[in-house]
Amino acid sequence: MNLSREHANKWRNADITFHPIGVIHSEHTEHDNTPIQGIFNPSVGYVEVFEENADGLKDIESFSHIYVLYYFDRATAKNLIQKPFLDGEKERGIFAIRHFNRPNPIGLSIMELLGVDGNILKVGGVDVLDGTPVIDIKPYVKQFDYREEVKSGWVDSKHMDDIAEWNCTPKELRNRDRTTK
Ligand SMILES: C[S@@+](CC[C@H](N)C(=O)[O-])C[C@H]1O[C@@H](n2cnc3c(N)ncnc32)[C@H](O)[C@@H]1O
Repeated sequence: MNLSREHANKWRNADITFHPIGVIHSEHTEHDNTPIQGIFNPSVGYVEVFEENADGLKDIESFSHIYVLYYFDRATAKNLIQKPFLDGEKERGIFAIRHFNRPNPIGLSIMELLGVDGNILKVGGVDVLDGTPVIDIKPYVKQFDYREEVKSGWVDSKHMDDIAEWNCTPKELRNRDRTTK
């Protein structure tokens, strides 16, 4: 494929600056005790949208789920190869896993929207440390976002379909190979 170099040359090594639109309040203060994905250990928290951005929440209450994008402000490295949680000792490419130590430390969580009170969103399924800055919020739209036939790479070989029923703490779920239960 003969791709033009123009766009790549323009953006390689460029700086992109975002300003947080809000902050997440959660019960999680330590990595080890924070869910590795919100679906495994449901916990409730709050997304405080700064008042100057609150107009952007108009109509959000009619959605049951939202995407919350945030900055992993307590990431400790920018790795291209990393061991994912749930896969024991096996190293994977960072773009094939969800670990927080990534070149651009951006997190993405689907959260259940439990309520809206002015500029405060009550949310479920929080896998985020308390005080994490929020970059963006988007509605989860079944008609846009749901796919019936999917492959989930290395995750497909893990026993995770019923993981939410195992009642494991986040700590117990971390760094374990799930090839067998
Ligand atoms: C595996 S990541 C998954 C996050 C998100 N669902 C995703 O896929 O991008 C979840 C872990 O990120 C870590 N984490 C949460 N908030 C963080 C923050 N503000 N800075 C650094 N790490 C954070 C916690 O250790 C948590 O268990």
